Amino acid sequence: MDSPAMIDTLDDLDVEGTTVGVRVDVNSPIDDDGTLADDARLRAHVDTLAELIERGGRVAVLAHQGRPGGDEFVSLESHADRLSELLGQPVGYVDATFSDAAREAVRSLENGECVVLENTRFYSEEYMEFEPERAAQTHLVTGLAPVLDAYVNDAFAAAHRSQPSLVGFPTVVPGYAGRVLESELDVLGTIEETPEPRVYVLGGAKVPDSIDVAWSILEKGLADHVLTAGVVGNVFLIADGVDLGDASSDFIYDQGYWDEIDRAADLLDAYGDRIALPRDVAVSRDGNRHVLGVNALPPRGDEAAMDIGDLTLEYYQRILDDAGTVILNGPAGVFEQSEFERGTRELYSAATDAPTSIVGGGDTASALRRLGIEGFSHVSTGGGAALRMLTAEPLPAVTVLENGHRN
Ligand SMILES: Nc1ncnc2c1ncn2[C@@H]1O[C@H](COP(=O)(O)OP(=O)(O)OP(=O)(O)O)[C@@H](O)[C@H]1O
Ligand SMILES: O=C(O)[C@H](O)COP(=O)(O)O
Repeated sequence: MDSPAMIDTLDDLDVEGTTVGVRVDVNSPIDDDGTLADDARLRAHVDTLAELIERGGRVAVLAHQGRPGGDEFVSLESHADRLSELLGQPVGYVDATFSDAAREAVRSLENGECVVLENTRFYSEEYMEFEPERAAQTHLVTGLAPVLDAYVNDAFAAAHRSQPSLVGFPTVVPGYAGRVLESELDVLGTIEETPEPRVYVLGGAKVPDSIDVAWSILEKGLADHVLTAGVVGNVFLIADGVDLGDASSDFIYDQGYWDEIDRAADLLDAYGDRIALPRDVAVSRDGNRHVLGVNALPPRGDEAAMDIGDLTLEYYQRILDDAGTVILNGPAGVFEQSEFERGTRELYSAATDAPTSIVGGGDTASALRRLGIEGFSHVSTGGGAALRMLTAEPLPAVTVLENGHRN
């Protein structure tokens, strides 16, 4: 990957009086009432936003929240309220992203003022991936770019997505890295120098991303072991011929991940000796955690595999004990429910003993806080983005900043 030194940063931007579109990643867990459940990702961007405000910028914040159709696909109004508290000054909010109302809200900013625009993914083009030139022609970019003098990307956690708000704006407006992006690139750009053996722990629910990453790190010889957990582990178990029962299978099908089972099977064929699968799983039985070895599966009809069990933890712990570097993304189970937090708690705690331990992800960070786990060498704001970077592959939103805008 090219050196991050090739990217302009806030040090290169003359901020006073400049209208700056700042892309942040505040994609966060959401409560049942549709408001923010955790503000860690907002806190991460406070330095960048405060610096731009203090230096007299006129700041328009761009961000996505959730995925279309998902429970966490909500407005950014409560994010704006929380940002206002974190920044210690009023932060505006407008329920538009590139319309007249949005342009007007941005044009009326005074030096040192900040407004949050609406969830970029409320517009279908933003949930598609494009080449930068094509992304620059989307309604979002052509609508908003005329009122921006500069674009700052601080959204490291979304930098693996080639979506309009990430690659379109810096194609037509001078682009700069914010402080979060800058420091993540500094820390994560050196994966090939970290101590071996390297163990990757792939948990959580974003199965296609995890399988992409697994292919890449196994093919390139970056990973000595890949430990699977969470929904990712469940998909690998099914790919290995284990009958996880209807509830887990239906969940995977409903998420649109059924085809991933074949991809996981191909990976097992090619690199099975380096991929570790759960040896037992926890289900909910009579309201309690109940652990079943894979030989005792399938569970009863409505029981889904919600966590890894003790045999798996012992097995994974042995591998982690010898690791030089551990890289983790995605909880090992549904840690939001107390009976299923154990896998995440124990696996992640064990990883902190490695000489180098790197962890990332939105829900992962919230799990670490909830479970009180500390001691990692680096906690990244990015999950999928950190993993992609740790495959030593370019991130589209970074490449476009390196290439510079069209004159
Ligand atoms: N066995 C399981 N069944 C269902 N959901 C699970 C299971 N294990 C973990 N999860 C869920 O996975 C979700 C988090 O996965 P996700 O891949 O989004 O992690 P993340 O840390 O947010 O990464 P990223 O930042 O890349 O999104 C949690 O909400 C958790 O409940
Ligand atoms: O949480 C993340 O990993 C980023 O915000 C990207 O979200 P996405 O996986 O929905 O694109």
